[in-house]
Amino acid sequence: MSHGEQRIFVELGSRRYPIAIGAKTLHQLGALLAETFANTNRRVFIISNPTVAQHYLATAQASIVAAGFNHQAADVALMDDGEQFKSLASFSAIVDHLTSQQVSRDCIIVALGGGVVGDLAGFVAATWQRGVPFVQVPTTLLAQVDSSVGGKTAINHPGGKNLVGAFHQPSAVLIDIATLATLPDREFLAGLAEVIKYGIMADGEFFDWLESNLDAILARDSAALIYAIRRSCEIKADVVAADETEQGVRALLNLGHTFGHAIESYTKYQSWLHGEAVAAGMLMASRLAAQTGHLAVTDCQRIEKLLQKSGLPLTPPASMTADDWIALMSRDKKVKAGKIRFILPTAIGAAVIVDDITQQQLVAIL
Ligand SMILES: NC(=O)c1ccc[n+]([C@@H]2O[C@H](COP(=O)([O-])OP(=O)(O)OC[C@H]3O[C@@H](n4cnc5c(N)ncnc54)[C@H](O)[C@@H]3O)[C@@H](O)[C@H]2O)c1
Ligand SMILES: O=C(O)C(=O)C[C@@H](O)[C@H](O)[C@H](O)COP(=O)(O)O
Ligand SMILES: [Zn+2]
Repeated sequence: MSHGEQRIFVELGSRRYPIAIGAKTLHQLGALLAETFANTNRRVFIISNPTVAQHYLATAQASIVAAGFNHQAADVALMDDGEQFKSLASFSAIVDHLTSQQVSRDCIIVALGGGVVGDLAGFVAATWQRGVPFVQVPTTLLAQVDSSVGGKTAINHPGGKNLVGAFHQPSAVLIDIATLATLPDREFLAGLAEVIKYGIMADGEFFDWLESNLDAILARDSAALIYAIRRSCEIKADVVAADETEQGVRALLNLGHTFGHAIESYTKYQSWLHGEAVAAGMLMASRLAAQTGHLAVTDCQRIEKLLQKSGLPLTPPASMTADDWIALMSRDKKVKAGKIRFILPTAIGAAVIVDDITQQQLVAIL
């Protein structure tokens, strides 16, 4: 473990894996791989995108080579940058690359980037030769607090978000908060939305802490960031360990996503960032909860205030009609027996899955 690095674990029995969190930890990537995979005589293949690669690829590669792994310049595939490229076409292009480079089943895939790279690279790892190990090196706040942990991998389909995917856990997650130095503010705020999600759905004290420390977080103070990332990862790790494949409690991590994914699909993944759509979706879910008596109005107001102070967009596209909403939300993966299921907060720090929202109640908040 490097100086100042903190570790938590996702407890999945024999598939237990570490989340290493620190500053300048990217230099330790090779060492973490060596520790994770006993045999360094393996080929390491990196999936990233040009935006991330220009800043961090060389450091990642140098560290992997220094640790003794087999890695050449051609063992890198860069996908196009953007949510619209979390697609079958990008997946196919990367598989073509793996084929042309004759990458065998004993390879290790490294996902270096934000949630888009991580979700797609994870899906490649889940399916390449029926599954190879992979390591997540998340470089956005959103990926560090959420997408790199828990093994949900996916690509989008024009018919809906993350419609094609697999559960495939990483073998390790390496978080380097120094990579956030180059992250644009808008992307940073999108990640903050998922941090706030954990406070609302699971930990009222963490929500209090976020209210009190919002300025430090927005100033990207290292200590505040490390704490926010660590607490987010702890909450997610606990939920994933309890319900890896979302048979029950894991659905609570979807707070704000029923509405949020509808916004993303409606806008064709082009104008709203995932975290922004989740922020607007969390406010809608909170209002629905308050209106249906699940949540105190004062708690709903606190949620709205924190989201607003963070500077996240909270008003969905005005052109979305109730029919648009219902059609898009009907494709949500939480739908059961034809019923849309919503995650509603019941207090600051608790949430439930609800499947008896009436059309009238829904239309009232849409
Ligand atoms: N698997 C999961 O559990 C899970 C959880 C949450 C979100 N997601 C998915 O994650 C995706 C969103 O991820 P995201 O918010 O990280 O978006 P992203 O991956 O598109 O990254 C945002 C932007 O930041 C750039 N970038 C990344 N790291 C950078 C850095 N250090 N410096 C400068 N630029 C950098 C990227 O190139 C991109 O332009 C969505 O597809 C969402 O569905 C998945
Ligand atoms: O890990 C989970 O479980 C989540 O729901 C985390 C979400 O933040 C994430 O956006 C996830 O990809 C959504 O999954 P989906 O099953 O609704 O597509
Ligand atoms: Zn999300």
